[in-house]
Amino acid sequence: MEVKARAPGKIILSGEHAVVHGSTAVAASIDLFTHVCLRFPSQTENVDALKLHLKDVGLEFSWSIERLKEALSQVCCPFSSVPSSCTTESLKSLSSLVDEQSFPEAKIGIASGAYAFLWLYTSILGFKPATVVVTSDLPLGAGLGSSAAFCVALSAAFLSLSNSVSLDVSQKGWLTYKESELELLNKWAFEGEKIIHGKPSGIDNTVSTYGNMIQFKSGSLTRIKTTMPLKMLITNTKVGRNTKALVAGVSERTLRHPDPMTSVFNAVDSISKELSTVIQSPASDNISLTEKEEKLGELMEMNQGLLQCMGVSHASIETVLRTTLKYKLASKLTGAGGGGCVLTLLPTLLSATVVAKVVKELESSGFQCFTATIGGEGVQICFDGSS
Ligand SMILES: Nc1ncnc2c1ncn2[C@@H]1O[C@H](COP(=O)(O)OP(=O)(O)OP(=O)(O)O)[C@@H](O)[C@H]1O
Ligand SMILES: C[C@@](O)(CCO)CC(=O)[O-]
Ligand SMILES: [Mg+2]
Repeated sequence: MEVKARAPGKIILSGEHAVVHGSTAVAASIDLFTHVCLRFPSQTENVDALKLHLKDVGLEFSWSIERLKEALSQVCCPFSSVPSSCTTESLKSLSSLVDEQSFPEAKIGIASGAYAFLWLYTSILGFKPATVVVTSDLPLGAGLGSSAAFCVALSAAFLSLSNSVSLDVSQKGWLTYKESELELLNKWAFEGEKIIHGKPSGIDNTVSTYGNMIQFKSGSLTRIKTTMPLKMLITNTKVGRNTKALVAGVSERTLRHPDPMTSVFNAVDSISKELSTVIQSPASDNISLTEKEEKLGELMEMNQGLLQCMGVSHASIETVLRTTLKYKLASKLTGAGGGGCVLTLLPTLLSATVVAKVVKELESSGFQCFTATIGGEGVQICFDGSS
């Protein structure tokens, strides 16, 4: 039995970090996916292990079912129909399982992904032998929601072969889950994100689950639809960083300066709400598309200024901002910052020559530029092996 799942990455148009502290944020899925292939061995194969192959980072793990039961029977609740949180005690058991697999020092950041995998797998499917292969179109740890896409795609694959959802496995092509099942899937993915991020807001797993564009505040989503074409240049500074550490850094700054940080978060809330209104309002005689794009660009710049206040910008991000500003283009970091990716709004009337010049200049600084389609499908699964 084999199933494939895919879940998209995301961009945050406004509100990262502040959303962890209760502000509104606006995010959209992009057409770059994390793919998971889950296969149960046939009885004749006589396999008694759970194998994980993380192709993007060149890591392979194999745990005997006996060892998994020994380490996790006391701390995890197999076939749990309600998403369960990984406790500190469970995390210790997960880390001993990963550590004993001779994990290379240079790839230590990936360990939390392996913990999330083990937690989701054993909680949803118990101690069943299987092989799971993960690949991604997304750069890892660059602000495009690779951790959430990973958790959403894993949850989708595991749930599809569990008793918690009912799916017609004879259907062909990419399938979507029912609304109630998406809610369950999103909750499981959030438990995985908690293992990787520490204190996620839930926006990344939610937009990866549902796709399209969402406004998100205090754990609840509102689906929104843009009336304007949104074209963003995505620049990967290639400076590695870790979302968990950046989120913790903002929380520490908030403890040191509660009043000013509360004002910063309130300002971000207003920016996100206004941005959401601008992108949803129809262009009319009174307000042209160009004016809407100018407003959007200005709101992105204002949000970037506040992200600097939170301490999550980086010299590489500032270089991208300075470069794009020379061409009068508005930019902001996206995701957790500290390096990673920067968004630049490409107005509809901007000529291809100017775009090529900006890209050339950014790439000459060692950055990588690309565009992605904004606001497509959320998570999907496929049983027929043809996709
Ligand atoms: N394809 C993958 N293979 C293995 N591990 C992955 C994969 N995708 C994500 N991960 C896990 O997620 C971690 C990166 O998550 P992190 O939250 O730091 O960055 P991000 O999700 O890409 O950016 P952001 O959270 O800012 O959107 C990796 O270190 C790894 O543990
Ligand atoms: C930095 C952050 O706001 C977004 C990361 O993509 C963290 C979160 O919301 O979980
Ligand atoms: Mg992440």
